[in-house]
Amino acid sequence: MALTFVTGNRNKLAEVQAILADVLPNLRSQDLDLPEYQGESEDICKEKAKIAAQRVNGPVLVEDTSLCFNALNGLPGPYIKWFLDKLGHDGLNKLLTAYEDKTAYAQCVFAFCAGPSNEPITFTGRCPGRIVTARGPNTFGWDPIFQPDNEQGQPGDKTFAEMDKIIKNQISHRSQSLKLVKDYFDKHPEYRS
Ligand SMILES: O=c1[nH]cnc2c1ncn2[C@@H]1O[C@H](COP(=O)(O)OP(=O)(O)O)[C@@H](O)[C@H]1O
Ligand SMILES: [Mg+2]
Repeated sequence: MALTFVTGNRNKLAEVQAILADVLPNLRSQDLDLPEYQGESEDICKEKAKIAAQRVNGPVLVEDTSLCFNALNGLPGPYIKWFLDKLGHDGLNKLLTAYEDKTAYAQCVFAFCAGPSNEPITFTGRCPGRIVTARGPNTFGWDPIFQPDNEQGQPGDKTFAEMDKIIKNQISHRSQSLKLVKDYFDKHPEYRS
């Protein structure tokens, strides 16, 4: 049975479709308003997947993204959506003014649930970097204030927002977790149709 990616976020959908195009060319999507539990991202995502599988009555993929500041022991983490909403890019930078350490990581968790009576499995990817004053187009979430590290683990020179989408999709938290998702569906072609 065909797999449904449940999301209401068009930017996420575009990246997921681009990255998974060769493995799941017919991935469909559905926008369901799912409750978000509190806690660790993996658990939040598993709960979302269970509920989504019940509502869709079939196999689903859901995703949850966190932005974790090391100086704040990982916060805002899964609550970044509301922090971004209320504080904006500038307010998020100000959260770190009391700390020298501006490093952060973006984390993306995908959860796959095969059906209403199955246990979800998760795939987690991370991208290390730092929080900077906003640069680049303001088209997707916190992209303008996150500057990923380069391959040598040194500060990069572009924020996600300044990067070509193709480059972002090669290194991002989402692409790291989707590599694991890809490996899984390579071995489970039954969800391809
Ligand atoms: O790759 C990204 N770059 C920048 N912002 C992102 C990225 N992925 C998710 N976000 C933002 O981070 C927050 C993550 O929250 P969540 O994963 O619950 O999103 P959703 O409910 O919009 O699907 C949202 O504000 C989302 O727009
Ligand atoms: Mg969330």
